[in-house]
Amino acid sequence: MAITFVAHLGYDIFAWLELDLLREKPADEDPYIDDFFIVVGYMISICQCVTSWYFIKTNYVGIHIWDIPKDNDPRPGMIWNFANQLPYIPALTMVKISVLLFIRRLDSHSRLVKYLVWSSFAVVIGLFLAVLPVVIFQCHPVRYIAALNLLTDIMVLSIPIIITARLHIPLRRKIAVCIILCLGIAATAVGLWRIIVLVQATMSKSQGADPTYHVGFCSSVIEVNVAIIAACGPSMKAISTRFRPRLLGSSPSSESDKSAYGAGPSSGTGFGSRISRFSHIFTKPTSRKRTSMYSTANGRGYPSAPPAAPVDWPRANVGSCDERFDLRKYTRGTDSSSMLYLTDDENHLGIIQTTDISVGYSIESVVGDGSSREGRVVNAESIVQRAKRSSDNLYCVYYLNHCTMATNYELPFQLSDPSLLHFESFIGDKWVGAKSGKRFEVLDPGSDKAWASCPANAAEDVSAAVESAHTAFESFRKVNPRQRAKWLLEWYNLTVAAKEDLAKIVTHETGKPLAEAYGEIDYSLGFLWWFAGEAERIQGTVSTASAPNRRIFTIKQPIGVTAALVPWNFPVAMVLRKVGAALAAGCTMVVKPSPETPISALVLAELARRAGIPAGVFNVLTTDLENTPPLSEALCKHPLVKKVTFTGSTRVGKLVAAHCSHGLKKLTLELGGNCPFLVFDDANLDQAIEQLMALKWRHAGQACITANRIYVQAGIYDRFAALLKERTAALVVGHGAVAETTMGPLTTPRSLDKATAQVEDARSRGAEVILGGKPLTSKPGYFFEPTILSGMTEDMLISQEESFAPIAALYRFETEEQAVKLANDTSMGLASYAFTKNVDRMWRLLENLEAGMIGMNTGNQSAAESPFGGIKESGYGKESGKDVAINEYLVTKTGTLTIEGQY
Ligand SMILES: O=CCCC(=O)O
Repeated sequence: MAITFVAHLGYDIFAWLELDLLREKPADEDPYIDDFFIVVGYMISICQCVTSWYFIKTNYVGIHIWDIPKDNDPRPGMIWNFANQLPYIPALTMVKISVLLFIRRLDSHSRLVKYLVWSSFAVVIGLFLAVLPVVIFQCHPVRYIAALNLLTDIMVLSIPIIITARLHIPLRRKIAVCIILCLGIAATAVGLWRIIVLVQATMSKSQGADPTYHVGFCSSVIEVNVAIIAACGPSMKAISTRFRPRLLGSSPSSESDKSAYGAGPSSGTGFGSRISRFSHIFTKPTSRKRTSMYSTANGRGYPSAPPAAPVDWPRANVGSCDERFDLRKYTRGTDSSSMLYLTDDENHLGIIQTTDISVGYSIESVVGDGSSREGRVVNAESIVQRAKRSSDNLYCVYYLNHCTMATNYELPFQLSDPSLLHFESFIGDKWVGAKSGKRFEVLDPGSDKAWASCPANAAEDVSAAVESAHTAFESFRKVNPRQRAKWLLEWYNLTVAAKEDLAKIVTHETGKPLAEAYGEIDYSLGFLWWFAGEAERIQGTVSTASAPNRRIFTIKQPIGVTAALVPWNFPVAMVLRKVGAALAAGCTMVVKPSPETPISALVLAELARRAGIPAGVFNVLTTDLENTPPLSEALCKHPLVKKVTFTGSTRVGKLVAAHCSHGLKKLTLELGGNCPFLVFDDANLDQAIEQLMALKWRHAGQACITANRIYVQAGIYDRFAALLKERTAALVVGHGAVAETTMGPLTTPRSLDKATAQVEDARSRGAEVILGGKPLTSKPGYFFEPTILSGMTEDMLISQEESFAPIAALYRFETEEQAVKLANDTSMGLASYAFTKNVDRMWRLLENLEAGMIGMNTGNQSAAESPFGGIKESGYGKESGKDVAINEYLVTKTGTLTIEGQY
């Protein structure tokens, strides 16, 4: 009794808590078949309570446990016992099936969950069929049936536990939900154990059976019922929420009602509307407006677009709002993660904040009245009333603060303009998901936590993007350059205004400290500014031919649709450097951002859209790691793509070049660096150290032009190493969003392994680790200690490959010739740096170092006005700089004209 009592009491208390923790199921939804299963299960449970009552009545009802005679014969109550057992398993089956159906509708990504759902279905149904003869004929093996019942409980309840564990909700909620579910298992186990004991006692007709069996049995049955009812709570609540307004006489209508039956907003009580309201309950979950565990607002999980977009602001996802009657029930909450804008055809009527929950979403509070966007707290009810008064055409505009993540993610930052955020690919002027519906998560490298998800587009999604860019190109190529420049300048202005928000996003995608994120955005803005100027300076030539009656001229034309494969280390700069040149030239572009950093690219798309850049000119096709190779290949090989630009590793650059060779596509490759940094005895040591500090530790060493091999002349080597160590030791490694942080994490966990292997290799070959040398495991992100290796030699891994990590590798050299030879001893040739006050030597170095860019007494040579690009295996083509960059997106056409009468 005691065990039962504790288990059930605990369960019941926590079950009610669960309602608060998980909230209710999405209230915008019509009831689904599992909701009806719950109702049926609930009704059977009531029947069971009645039979329990009669069972008690025929067996010492009202008598205290200690007053029941020891020799009580339980057989007279058997009929009620039988009646009691009969509905027990069906009731549990109903409840379990409803849980499974509900989980199935959540459309979880996890294969494990899917297998568990389907196998649980099978076992639950199997149990139900197996149990009928046992119950009807009261035959053995009750014990096995009970065991099977327990197994089904464990299977069914373990699924929400797995899902909950994977959700990005506060830990305390996870723990509470898991406790509830475990208590559910425990409660059923205890109940079943007691039933087994009773059934065995009654079947053996034992006169000496413990009379408490009767009371225990009855109480356990009642308790199990209570547990069932409590477990049904969320569904019951959702159903009653759904129907209450109708019972009260309201008649919500939905867009689906309208489209299916032509009924207007006020026709919700019509026959058609009623049919449509219920006809979907057996339809496939995917066709319904359900919220996926990992999915999103647009296209899935939220209402479909209404016939006309209501307003231009915030223009994100727009859905019909037949949920307006439900708004009245929402209460205020604190942990917001999503916003919903309420609007009619003309006015913004309200901003309603929603919160993430594990299953579905709920609206928590009204944070502003929409007119101000200031977050003035007003009453939800009054907004709804105003909305209803103002227009029948009421829409909810899902404002993309987090609506993709409304159910799953908590934004780790706050934006002043949350409508910048989008979590779908941008094709034409639409935010779209992948055909497969698959998504991938975006992680914060500083915490290893996912905070968003994006479509995992595949090769099959490429055509739509390219065709959109191609359609746009047909008109964009004829737009005059001044208009293109104006758009670029407007994009520039909007990006300046969004700088603060964009910096936060960049920090949470890449891990780089906020100050560096600001630096990147300033650098990136230079490209929009620069290429706005370049647009109007595209010029051809006219020349006089050797034949006296001829004139030769060249004209420049945009090459066509272009594709950009963009890295994660400078997600804003690399996009704008490429797209700035492309748009200035009159080309359209499909950008494939890196899987680590899609959100900033999508913010740029939003800003481009706001700047008035025509639909299809700038498209962003997001994808995950797995789909990156096939999607990139499809982009490179698509016949409508005329030029590809890629920034990344030399290994992948070669693959891209191979793909492009099929169509002889024009190609710009910005590849690996392995850049040497030379410091001569006569250098200004402070200047060299200062520049190296900025260059080497910038984004934790994750820049293609970072100093990979640092050659220091023997005369100053030790002093240089000591100074570098002193300055580096003062770096504060931490999350990029923390104000004190001067060095953030690596962007991907893969980089940690590579860095560790390189340090180990150098150490084993005789290098000395004078600082750092290992991953920083005390923090949850992908941190690596700022590391200095001294005594490096040519046979070590770092000499041959880029680290892309915070590792400063110091080499000692004696003469200029030796330094140049060592510096050039690599297949790559992106950038080189030299520090000397000897002008002759500097000039010699400029000529002799094999690299596309030479930093002379500087470690910072990247700028919009400066041609960027490497030689050797660091790639070809230039980005930024006068003429050269825009030329990458132009074709030159030669015209030859014969004239008469002029020779
Ligand atoms: O990592 C590559 C780009 C770095 C830069 O543009 O300065």
